[in-house]
Amino acid sequence: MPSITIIGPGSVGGTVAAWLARDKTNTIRICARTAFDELIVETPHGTLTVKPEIFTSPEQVEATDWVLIATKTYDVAPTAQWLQRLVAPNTIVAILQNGVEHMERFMPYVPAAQLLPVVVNLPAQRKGPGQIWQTGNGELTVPDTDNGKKFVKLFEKTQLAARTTPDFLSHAWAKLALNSTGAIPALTLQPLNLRKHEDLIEISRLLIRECMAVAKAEGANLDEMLEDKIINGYRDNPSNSINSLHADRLAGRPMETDARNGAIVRIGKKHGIATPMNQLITILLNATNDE
Ligand SMILES: NC(=O)C1=CN([C@@H]2O[C@H](COP(=O)(O)OP(=O)(O)OC[C@H]3O[C@@H](n4cnc5c(N)ncnc54)[C@H](OP(=O)(O)O)[C@@H]3O)[C@@H](O)[C@H]2O)C=CC1
Ligand SMILES: CC(C)(CO)C(=O)C(=O)O
Repeated sequence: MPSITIIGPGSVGGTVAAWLARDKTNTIRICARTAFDELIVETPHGTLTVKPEIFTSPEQVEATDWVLIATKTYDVAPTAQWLQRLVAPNTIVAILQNGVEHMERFMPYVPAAQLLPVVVNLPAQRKGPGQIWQTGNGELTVPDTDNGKKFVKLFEKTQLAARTTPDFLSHAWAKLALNSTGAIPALTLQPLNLRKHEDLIEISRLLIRECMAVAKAEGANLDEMLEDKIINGYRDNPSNSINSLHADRLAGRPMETDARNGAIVRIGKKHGIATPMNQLITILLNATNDE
């Protein structure tokens, strides 16, 4: 009967919370910035409607078995305020975020042994507080450790595919390579469909190649076909698909530029690898903050 507390009930956090709430042996609590009454998630498997306990202030919460962090990477400091109250010595803190720096982000607040990084492949968009659209099937990948295995077990009764990998590093970098191209729609404000936008293929390829070079220097072992797989995935991208960076820009929120294209540039510099296309994209994304 685990108690599971989700911080950040947005696209990913709300979807995950709604799936986990279907198992009545779970106690689901939500830490939200914006309150709502009911969580309604449209999924490829039907609509989930749940009424979890919702808290809006860290003073209201107490220690829990699991914390699932699903806030944006630029919201680490306010997220950490919840952690002070939620984390006991046995609590496992899973970080459901993009990028490759999950651990670095939260090590100042929680002992590393209690942190579990998660690669999230779960396309979802929020329509309003507590109202979410899971646009495709979801996958959550964690390191093959004791805590990773326990995390997979939490999702046994859901339609989200949770699995462990012996090579989390490579998995996280492969996801970052995909996410590196997500910057293009955030700049053009149009979903990336490479059948329609042939001229963007070369830019997408350069972003991915630079990311793969940095990944290799970090010790990741990526599929040689990854670049083509990502490009082919974008050929028939639906016109209503909005990635989370694009969604942030449309909503006038900050963007995860530093954790995504910015990380490729920063980590590339550490290895003496030039990443001019990711650097250009980072500068352009940062410049949109002046809008
Ligand atoms: N959306 C997607 O398809 C995917 C996203 N990801 C990654 O998952 C992570 C989460 O993204 P996503 O779900 O899209 O983000 P969203 O912006 O949809 O949701 C973030 C949620 O966090 C809440 N929040 C912000 N600050 C706090 C706080 N201090 N306390 C409690 N809640 C807070 C926001 O509240 P408020 O409602 O007030 O804004 C919002 O509900 C990101 O790293 C993203 O890159 C990965 C794969 C797919
Ligand atoms: C790849 C995608 C679009 C969904 O998993 C994503 O990671 C995001 O929206 O940030």
